[in-house]
Amino acid sequence: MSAMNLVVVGAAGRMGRTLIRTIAETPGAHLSAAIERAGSPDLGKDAGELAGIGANGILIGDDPLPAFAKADGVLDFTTPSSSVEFSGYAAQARIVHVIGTTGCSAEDDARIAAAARHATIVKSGNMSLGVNLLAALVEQAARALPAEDFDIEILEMHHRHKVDAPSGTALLLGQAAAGGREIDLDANSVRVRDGHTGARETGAIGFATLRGGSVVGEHSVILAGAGERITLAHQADERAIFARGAVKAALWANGRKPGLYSMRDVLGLG
Ligand SMILES: NC(=O)C1=CN([C@@H]2O[C@H](COP(=O)(O)OP(=O)(O)OC[C@H]3O[C@@H](n4cnc5c(N)ncnc54)[C@H](OP(=O)(O)O)[C@@H]3O)[C@@H](O)[C@H]2O)C=CC1
Ligand SMILES: O=C(O)C1=N[C@H](C(=O)O)C[C@H](O)C1
Repeated sequence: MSAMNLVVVGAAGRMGRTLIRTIAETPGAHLSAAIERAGSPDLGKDAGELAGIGANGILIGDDPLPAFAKADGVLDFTTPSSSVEFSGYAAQARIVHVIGTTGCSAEDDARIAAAARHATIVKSGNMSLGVNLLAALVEQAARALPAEDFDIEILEMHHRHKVDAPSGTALLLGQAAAGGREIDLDANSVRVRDGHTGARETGAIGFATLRGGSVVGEHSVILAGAGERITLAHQADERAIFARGAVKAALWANGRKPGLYSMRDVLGLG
């Protein structure tokens, strides 16, 4: 069987470069194009050189449509508005679209879901095996521990360049906790605390965000009871864990029927 032809959009970004390295070391995956924004200073550069693996002959371009038309799938860690646009192109081309982009609004997600009528989309706030296993454990713990006795707080820290908060992973873990408790996350989450907040509401799921330095990604879910506390945590040491998950998702989705899938589907975690 021939290798899956993959386009990396946002190819010069932190994740884009990591994806180019990961594709090069994954059997069955082939980089067919690398795309950046019009006007990017990286246009025309060799994608392999940019990613630090030596020239591969794929030059960074700015026209996604012809690249998508010749590809089997797209790996996309860019921005919410760009991912919405790319999902429309992936639908036109009837190909796989793996979306790692975080910070999407409900409207963005609705447009991506509409594109999934014709594209095979895998979208997740975190593509790593470890975080998706953690989410399954959080769901189990939240189901087992009564909301009256155990308060759930989610703490995350990322590098100084991150633009969205709470992180996609924190929200994914919040969804897992809310799922375990059979409650709606939006109606029960506390995203910010400042000033005289009053006492904590029973059943709320709290979020706290730290930003600084080069931290790749750290998440803790704390279940705090009277006299005891459980902490379920994940630490990302390198971006390759996300890139490996994204390439795995693309290979899994190749040949599957159009629809919107999650990393828990890809990893068989239910
Ligand atoms: N789900 C997961 O496992 C993970 C998700 N992420 C998420 O991925 C996203 C990207 O993160 P990161 O790589 O650190 O960010 P970067 O800013 O380093 O990279 C994003 C790249 O995408 C480019 N880009 C944006 N829009 C377009 C477009 N329309 N066409 C082509 N290129 C475009 C940007 O160009 P320019 O700078 O010119 O705008 C930039 O080079 C974030 O939302 C982050 O939260 C990150 C890691 C893991
Ligand atoms: O922006 C990042 O870097 C990351 N973003 C994702 C998120 O928002 O959770 C995943 C990972 O933690 C790194």
